[in-house]
Amino acid sequence: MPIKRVIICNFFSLLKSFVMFRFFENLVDPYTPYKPTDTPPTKLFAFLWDYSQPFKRVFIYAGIMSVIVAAVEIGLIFYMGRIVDVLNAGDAAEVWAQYGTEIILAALFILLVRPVLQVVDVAILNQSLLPNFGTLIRWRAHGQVMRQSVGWFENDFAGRIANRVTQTPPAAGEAIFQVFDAITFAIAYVVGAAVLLWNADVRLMLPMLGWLVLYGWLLRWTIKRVGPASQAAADARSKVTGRIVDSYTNIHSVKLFAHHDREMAYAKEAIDETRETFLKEMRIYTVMDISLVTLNGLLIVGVVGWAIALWMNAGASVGVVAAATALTLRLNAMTGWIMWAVTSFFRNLGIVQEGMQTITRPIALVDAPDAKPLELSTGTIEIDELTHHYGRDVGGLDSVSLNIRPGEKVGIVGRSGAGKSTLVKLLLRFYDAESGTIRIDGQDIARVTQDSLRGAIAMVQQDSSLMHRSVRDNILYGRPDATEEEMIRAARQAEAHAFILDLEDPEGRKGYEAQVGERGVKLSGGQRQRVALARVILKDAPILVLDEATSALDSEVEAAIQETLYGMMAGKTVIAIAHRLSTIAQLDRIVVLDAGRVVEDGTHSELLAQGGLYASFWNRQSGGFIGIEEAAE
Ligand SMILES: Nc1ncnc2c1ncn2[C@@H]1O[C@H](COP(=O)(O)OP(=O)(O)OP(=O)(O)O)[C@@H](O)[C@H]1O
Repeated sequence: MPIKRVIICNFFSLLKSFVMFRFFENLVDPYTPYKPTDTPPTKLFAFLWDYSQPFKRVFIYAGIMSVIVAAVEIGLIFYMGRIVDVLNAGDAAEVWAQYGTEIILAALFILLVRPVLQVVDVAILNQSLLPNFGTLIRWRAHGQVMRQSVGWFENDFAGRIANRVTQTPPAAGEAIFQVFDAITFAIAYVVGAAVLLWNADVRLMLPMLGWLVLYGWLLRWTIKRVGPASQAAADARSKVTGRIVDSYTNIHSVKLFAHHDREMAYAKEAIDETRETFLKEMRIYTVMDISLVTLNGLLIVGVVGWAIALWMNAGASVGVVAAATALTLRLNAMTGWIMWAVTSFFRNLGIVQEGMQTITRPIALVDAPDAKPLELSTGTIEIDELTHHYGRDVGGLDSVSLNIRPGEKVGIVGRSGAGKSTLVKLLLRFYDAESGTIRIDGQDIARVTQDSLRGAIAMVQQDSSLMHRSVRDNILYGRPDATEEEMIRAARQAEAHAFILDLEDPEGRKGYEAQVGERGVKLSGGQRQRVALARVILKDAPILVLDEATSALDSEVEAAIQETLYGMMAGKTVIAIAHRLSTIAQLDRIVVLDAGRVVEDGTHSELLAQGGLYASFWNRQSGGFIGIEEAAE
């Protein structure tokens, strides 16, 4: 095979195997291990610098390549001027004899070296920097947000949080890209052009300097406005996503109350705010464009006119005029691009700043610095003077003290809003209590690691929401390393196995592979509850919390599940919240909460004998529920 064909074949096989791409793409690992911080930098450049650490080496390569490519471009223009002068100097044969080799070398440089330099420059920017920088920020920002507490999420729209986490990374990537692609190049280009003009004829510098001052002024005017305008537009976009996602996730309520128009109006308000902020932003670009065209007109007429005037007075060669003309025309074309690059840099920084409002929030609920894993022995729970009002004066819990012995099964009863769920959420440390302590086996839960605490507690909630994944994934969420048999046994115990086998989703996945829809909406309330129960059975944690666990079940299934639940309770410390008193009457002890305080504490028969709140609940029950009028009192 001729050598040329071998080279071509090799080149294509190289491309085919993407070796070159892989080389540049792997220059940085966006998933480089790092130590998450509880207090991320809140200043823009400190934030970017923090996230840029793995990229320092690539930044240096990108900076160097950018300068080299700019220098080559300027050199080319300069060389075109020189060629005009050389061609003017004598007849063709003479010129070729004297400059032939130089011209061939220049041609080879343009054909071979320049493309290689460009490829390296572009590959660093396109393959190493842009995708990896965005990925690193997306990965770390999501990790940071996921560390926030339940309470933090409750205070914002999920859509807005998600929008900020997804909108910030590409903006940060674009901003860094602009620094190297355009801004470094532009600075090198303008400086190089000035030096060239200086060398050609120092007087040519004058119009260019005048133009530079005006251009700098226009740039400053634009930059000052673009950042805040873009931040406001990004904020408005996040608001739109927040509102729209809120409507979508609550689509049942929207339809039920026939509030289509109201929801549309709610969204329109935010959408229109986006339009207004966008319009303001675009006005800046329009003014900038008009000013730039005017300025560039001045530049062309100034430099070329000046060069012609010098040539007329024999102060400059034709080559100088040609080089000056080429340079200004190129500058004319480039300035729009530079202006666009610089403004898009600041525009992207505005978006990053908006996203930082979410990404850089300090993590309020953290493991104590010396936190150790919870060591469970017996499962004793001691609650001491626990007070939590969610930062208000009322609601939540007020000085609750409660001791739960190892293996004791305690029912918690109370009117709606009495503080039952708050007690459980504090036990799980979803919030830090405003005052008071909870100890498990003598260890303050605020001083053990959160993962070990939550690993020791299994909870079935009133309305368990599932992940939009397969039934299998949902059950295994309780214990990902469980075997197939263990998973099926748990599903059987939760009376779920039979209906799971009948499931099929629209994509044709059946049984345990069927997807359950967002939050599990494709299952009935009772089915969802049984899958959630299977998940908890699999988790098999030493402390069991049941928050209205069987309220979504029909009485037949409930009776069957109740057996399972009693079986699960064996050897565990149990806290069971229930409005349906029949489900907890047989527990060891019943605690009655009222307006955030413990008002009664004893066995079912003791409390009935006391004739207090519990007795009145029990007496008013029809079918085992606390009377509605009682709850409303
Ligand atoms: N995230 C929250 N932020 C602010 N206040 C809250 C929050 N969660 C609950 N509350 C308030 O704390 C009080 C107790 O609520 P909690 O959910 O503990 O009651 P509950 O006894 O579980 O009620 P239910 O039986 O209706 O579930 C209520 O007044 C409620 O408004």
